[in-house]
Amino acid sequence: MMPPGLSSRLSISSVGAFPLGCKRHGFESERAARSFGLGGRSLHRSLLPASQRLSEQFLKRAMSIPMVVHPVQPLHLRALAALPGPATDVVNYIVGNNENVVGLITALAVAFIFSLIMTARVFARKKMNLPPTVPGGLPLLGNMLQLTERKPHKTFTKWAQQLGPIYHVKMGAINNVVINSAELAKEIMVTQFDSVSTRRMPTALRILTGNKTMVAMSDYGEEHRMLKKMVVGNLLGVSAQRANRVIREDALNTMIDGMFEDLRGKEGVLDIRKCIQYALFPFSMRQVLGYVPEELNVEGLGELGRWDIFQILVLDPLKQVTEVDWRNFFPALSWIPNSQFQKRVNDVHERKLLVIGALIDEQRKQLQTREPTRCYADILLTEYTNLTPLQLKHSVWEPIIESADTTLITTEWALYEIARNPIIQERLFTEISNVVGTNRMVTEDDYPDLPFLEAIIKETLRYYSPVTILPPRYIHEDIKVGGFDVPKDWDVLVNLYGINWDPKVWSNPEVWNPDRCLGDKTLDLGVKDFRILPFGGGKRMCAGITQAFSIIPMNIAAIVQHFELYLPPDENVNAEDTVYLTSHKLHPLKAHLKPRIAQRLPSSRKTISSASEDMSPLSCPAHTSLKADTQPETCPLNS
Ligand code: HEM
Repeated sequence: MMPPGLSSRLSISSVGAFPLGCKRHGFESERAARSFGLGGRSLHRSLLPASQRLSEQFLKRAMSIPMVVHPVQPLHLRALAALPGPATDVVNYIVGNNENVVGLITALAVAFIFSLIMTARVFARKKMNLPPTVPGGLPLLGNMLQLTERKPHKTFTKWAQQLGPIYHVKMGAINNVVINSAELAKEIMVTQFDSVSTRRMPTALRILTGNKTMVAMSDYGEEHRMLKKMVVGNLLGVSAQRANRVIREDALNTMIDGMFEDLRGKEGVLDIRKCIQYALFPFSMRQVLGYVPEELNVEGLGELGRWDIFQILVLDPLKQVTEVDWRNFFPALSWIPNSQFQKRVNDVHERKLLVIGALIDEQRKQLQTREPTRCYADILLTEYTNLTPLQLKHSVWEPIIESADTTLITTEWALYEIARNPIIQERLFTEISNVVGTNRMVTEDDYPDLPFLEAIIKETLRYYSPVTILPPRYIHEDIKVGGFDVPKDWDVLVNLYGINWDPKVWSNPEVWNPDRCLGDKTLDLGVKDFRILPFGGGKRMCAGITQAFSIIPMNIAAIVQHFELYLPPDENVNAEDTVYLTSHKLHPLKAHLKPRIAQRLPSSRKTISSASEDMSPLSCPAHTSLKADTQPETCPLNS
């Protein structure tokens, strides 16, 4: 929390608008101020003791700082105040906030007591059997400078090879225990869940999630259970997803038609990411709103088109969420403002709320003239009238952003591998042709009979896990993991990438090879078996698996059924990834497509009304290898 009044003082000082000799600081004029030896020019270098002599440049800055500095302030503090950014803020606060030294003494006393407590803790911890610490850390910064690669999941995996599957990493003042094995991940996410069920949230994520008002980022508790039950029961669970099957098929048809249109009957190179995105975003809008808004008038933002809405609801928040606030590594300094950073994140959050607010207003207007449908927004507005305005807005927004990202990433990487592995592509095409024939398009009903397709998706989720490290969980009581003591107040980072690439579990983990998953009946992606863990596990396991496993396989199968894919020469080496909140392919996939047939095959399902009649038995599509009645009870999709 920022101390009251601090922000205004800092904002004035930061624009340099506070003239020397201001009444606010007890001086009638600049001259009066100078007579106290505080005027910039009266501060002579020789006045400084030798130990405090500063460089010319530094001194110049010290003397030119605006008058937020108190008259009794010692010279070294004035000089310190010339430091950039946060250091200036700290000094200004301590000194500018107190008309005498009481504040300073209090601050020192607090610091002293704090250091006593820390020393006592260090002694107490010496008796604990703590996990090994990553060597090479620096005072204050800890291991932060060793993570400059900006792909912490990869660095963590390298460290696991030297230190074992569990170790301690310090980032600033934050202690983290990093988990890199399936066995230990299960201990954390299942056995010890009650002790690690909350999150310490970085500033950007806290603002953008409306202070954790969404299922994926909330702390485990009543609100989480209520929101999760609501979204699983009405949108993401197996039954709700059945009802939306026709929307998914429409999206698939649109995508394939669009590809034929772009190619105009010939072979050519297409931006596959765009092809998927153009179908996926409208799909996510339809399952939430029942329609795709082509234009929307938003007060303060004007007239927006479909792709402006996509930018504001999906792309901007995903990008903004990764911006780092240095204060997150030093919680004791969290009261110091970081106004520009906060403004940037707030702007993105506010714009998003404005757009969602306008969409909800539009939905309310429509409901005055028609009966409610089974789309999610109608259900929320008519059956969940107790939601707070923020809960309502974020309940509408959450499935939109979640549908548009991870599913796209997985489909894109799978198609990249298929395009660069012609033998695998041919095997997949043969499997699809044998099951589906040549007269109709593949459907979700075919999926249980396409084991090689399933193996390709599981291997892609292992190799290119869209979420590389689970959002941190906070340890609120001392726990034991893997035989080590892990103290409370640490964060736990479950490195999904490290688990999926564990060389003790997978031979040659750095090779993408779907055959390793083929026929392995126990691989259930985190329900009981944690060897491949793209969706997390335990009570916080992903709620969108059914949807992901309805969309990803069909996108891949339909594309391979209609087109032969191969990579243009420069694309072959383009496997670089990048980490935002999720890990994307850095360059959108551009693939050369050769149509196998002249136009899209007809879908086998004829009418919308028959949609629910020819459904496959209630089952979790992620677990087709297990029959519906033998699926584990813990499968979140059956609960
Ligand atoms: C390949 C696709 C996907 C992957 C790899 C994935 C991965 C994940 C992961 C790793 C978590 C965090 C689990 C934790 O914190 O322990 C998660 C949570 C969640 N995901 Fe997904 N996800 C995918 C698709 C989706 C889709 C399509 C939706 C919805 C439209 C969705 C909705 C959610 C929700 C609501 C949660 C929060 C669950 C909770 O906290 O209880 N996900 N997902």
